[in-house]
Amino acid sequence: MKPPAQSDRSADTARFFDYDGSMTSTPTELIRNFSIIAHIDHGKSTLADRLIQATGALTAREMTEQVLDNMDIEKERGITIKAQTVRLSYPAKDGKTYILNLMDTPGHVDFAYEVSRSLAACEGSLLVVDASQGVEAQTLANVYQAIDANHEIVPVLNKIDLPAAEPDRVKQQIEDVIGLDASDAVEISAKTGLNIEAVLEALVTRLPPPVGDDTAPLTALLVDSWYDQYLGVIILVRIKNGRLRKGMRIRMMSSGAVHTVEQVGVFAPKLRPEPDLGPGEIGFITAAIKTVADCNVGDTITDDRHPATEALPGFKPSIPVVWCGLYPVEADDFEKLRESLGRLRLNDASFHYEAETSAALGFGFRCGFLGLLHLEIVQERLSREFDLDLIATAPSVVYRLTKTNGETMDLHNPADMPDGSLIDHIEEPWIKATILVPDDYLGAVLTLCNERRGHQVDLTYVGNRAMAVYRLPLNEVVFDFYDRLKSISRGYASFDYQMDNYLESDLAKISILVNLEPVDALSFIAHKSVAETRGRAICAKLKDLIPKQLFKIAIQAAIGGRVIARETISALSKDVTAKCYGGDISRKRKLLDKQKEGKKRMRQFGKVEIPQSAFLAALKMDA
Ligand SMILES: Nc1nc2c(ncn2[C@@H]2O[C@H](COP(=O)(O)OP(=O)(O)OP(=O)(O)O)[C@@H](O)[C@H]2O)c(=O)[nH]1
Repeated sequence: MKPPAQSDRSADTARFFDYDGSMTSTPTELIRNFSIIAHIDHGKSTLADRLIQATGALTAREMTEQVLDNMDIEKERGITIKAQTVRLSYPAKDGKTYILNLMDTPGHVDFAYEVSRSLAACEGSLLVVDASQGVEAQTLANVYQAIDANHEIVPVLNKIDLPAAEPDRVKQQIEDVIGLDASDAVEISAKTGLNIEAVLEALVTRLPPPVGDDTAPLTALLVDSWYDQYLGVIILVRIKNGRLRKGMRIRMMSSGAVHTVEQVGVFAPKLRPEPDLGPGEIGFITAAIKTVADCNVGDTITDDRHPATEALPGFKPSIPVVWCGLYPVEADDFEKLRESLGRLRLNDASFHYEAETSAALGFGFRCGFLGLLHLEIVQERLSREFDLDLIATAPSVVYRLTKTNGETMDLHNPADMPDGSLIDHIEEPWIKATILVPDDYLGAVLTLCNERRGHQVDLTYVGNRAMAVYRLPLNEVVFDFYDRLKSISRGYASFDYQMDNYLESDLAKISILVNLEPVDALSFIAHKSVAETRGRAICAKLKDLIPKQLFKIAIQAAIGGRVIARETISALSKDVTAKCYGGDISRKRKLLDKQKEGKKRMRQFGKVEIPQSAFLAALKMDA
């Protein structure tokens, strides 16, 4: 049967016929869009795998563990970074077959932004809580986001196979702390597959279907976009009203850019082409889009010929809170780095970058991140996926500076700090942190918060766990706070934060001088009360990391002209092959090759070479 021409398609036929006349779309009553939200490690990805398996979207052979965590780094670190989506088909007990669109979300505090985007594309959430752990800081943070997004929430207690599981206690906790009715929470083991069917039934019976008007002009939310090496830019969309078809001319409402849709499809979980997507559906399109600027996450896509008058609400822009410089080890790699950052940004809308130059490191980029884990992940992706050797400068939060002439500036880079005589005052960003911790470790946690200049706002109890709310300077948190918290609580403390406000503070820029030359990339800003300790710590670290040379090297930390810490690396005459007297030429060559390899990762400062590890060490300072 020939498809009806576009103009004589009534609303009803449009819904059920494709270009080749076959039935395509699902009525909205048979669609359920949901996210899985949870604290890190409570089992979201494992549950997603089970749902995929139970609905037969992948055969047992195709099923690799944690299908949705498809980046290598995600698999290795066992965490979810990018929100992923997958369409499942489920024949329910009521005899109807439902389309379930699952959006997996990351749980780490740095990736809250991805969570909010996934939530905006769905009507409901599965709230996964580990029945042996109970409610944690990100359980709360995520569930509040879901409530804000007007989601229907189905509590799921996971890991009930564990002997330590206490489903009744955790149900009570969900009711007491979150105020959510947990009486019919689904008790499951994502690991063994126990009760997965009950989760699928709960999705169908307890979540509302999407609402949308098939006859209205197209409005589709641009949820995410990324670059695929074969298909180019792929856009993830959620259709609100109207229909998105192959061959259609679409317009991005914020930029006005117009493109022709080349492919339409869904993730099942592999890419599967579809002729169109209707109201309530989640899928992807490609449209030969080359420029990153055309794909603003949160934008509304409409039909160029019959455009909608009003855009969808969109998302709050993400604000990077930590900045650092990224420089290529080989200056020739600058263009490659620029291109790679462009592609990465397309994959990760919360990542920001702009070109900058450093006296020490040459041409590079100032990059903004949502947190330190985000920074580490981006760095790792750049070196793995794009094969780039990079030097990262010490991370810095954004300070607000008021000069004596009344001008204000946002300071992203300590190297740009004006001379002290020109500064009237500096403000630093503060956060409000929520920490949940078993009583036994509370003392250590409070000490850590106090050491980091924290002010206690609240201290209450959630069952046998303390919930401490602190205001802390972000500067004290971005470096190693999370790692320290985990180690002093043996991994039991959980942590979440929101940005709070800016407050004036007694801060100083600490410059690091190697062989009397300032290395701008190592300079950092710290509160005056800790400046000396940190200066000393970094000098000591550099002493271990910078290889000895034929002359003595002084390493100094200074505030203005005043040296606050100093270390000296003694001189050494070293021929790496000296030990190999005798004729073993292959061994000598190996040593020389090894030395050459090491040199590639060094930067020359005056007469001194500083290894990349020294710059990275600045990230990990605990003082
Ligand atoms: N015993 C038991 N272990 C489980 C169960 N579900 C998940 N796990 C384990 O818990 C760990 C964390 O599971 P994930 O699915 O990666 O957790 P996640 O919430 O997706 O974590 P992120 O992706 O990092 O946010 C893994 O080691 C799983 O094997 C369960 O039902 N029982």
